[in-house]
Amino acid sequence: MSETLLSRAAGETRSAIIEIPAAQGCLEIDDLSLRYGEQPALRGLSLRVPRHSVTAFIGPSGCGKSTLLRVLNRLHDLNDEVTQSGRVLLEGEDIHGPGVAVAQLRRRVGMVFQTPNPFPMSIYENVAFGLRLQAPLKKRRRDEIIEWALVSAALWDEVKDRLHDSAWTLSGGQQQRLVIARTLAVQPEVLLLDEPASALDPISSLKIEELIRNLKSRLSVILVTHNMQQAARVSDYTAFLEGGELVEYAATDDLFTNPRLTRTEDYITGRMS
Ligand SMILES: Nc1ncnc2c1ncn2[C@@H]1O[C@H](COP(=O)(O)OP(=O)(O)OP(=O)(O)O)[C@@H](O)[C@H]1O
Repeated sequence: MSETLLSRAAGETRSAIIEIPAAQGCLEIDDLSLRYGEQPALRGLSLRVPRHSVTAFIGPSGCGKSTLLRVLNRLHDLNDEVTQSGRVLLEGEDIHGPGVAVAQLRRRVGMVFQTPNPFPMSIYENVAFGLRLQAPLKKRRRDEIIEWALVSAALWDEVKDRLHDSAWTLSGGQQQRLVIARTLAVQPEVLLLDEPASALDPISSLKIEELIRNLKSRLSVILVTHNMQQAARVSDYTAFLEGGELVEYAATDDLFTNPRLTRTEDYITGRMS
């Protein structure tokens, strides 16, 4: 690091975090810390995620982005190595509260991973999967929801004539949109996307980005990405994490054009990877 950068870094505060008004927040993360065994992965994170927006989590490899997403979906519940403190509120309710069933939480907070993971069944049955776990629906109503989910995931036109083909006959990009349709079918309030386009070709990746932008009228999206251009193109707010801490959280335009902290600037300009 140059001397100029060092002196700027020494004089600046440790974090710069935008305050989202409580009424606009769907998720509130309050002083969240997490360790894997003795190894800290998240350190006292607090932020509010606004409703009907796309919020990107960015930061260097190992900074805790996926760990944070997994907390929001309670995917650490069965890992005995994990110790966690702090709170996460979904629409004001503690997601770890005694009255919250994990299955119900995962219906409200859906998650899509980096590698598409369609189930070994037809396209139709993949999207119907979550619906079949809920109260029984008349076939006509189920068909309507499946069409709606596939339209919302920008896949309907490509699959409407082959709904009963195996999901594995789809391309990687189509499979990822199918997984998004499967998640949308149960009408979540929040969609967590962990590098959803990183395994895809550029055209499929742009389709996913367009679909993310279109989804926010219906739900809140949190996107983990290593791709700065992608974060800048699709997100409304960006949170920059480093070493398990939230360093800077701002409207995306502000963070990318005028980062408040040197640590953020170094990361987004590629001086730190
Ligand atoms: N299941 C686990 N057991 C032990 N340590 C873990 C586990 N998962 C992640 N870690 C560690 O926790 C830290 C944060 O990892 P995490 O995967 O959340 O980072 P990330 O920012 O998502 O990284 P990447 O961008 O490379 O996916 C890392 O040091 C990682 O090695």
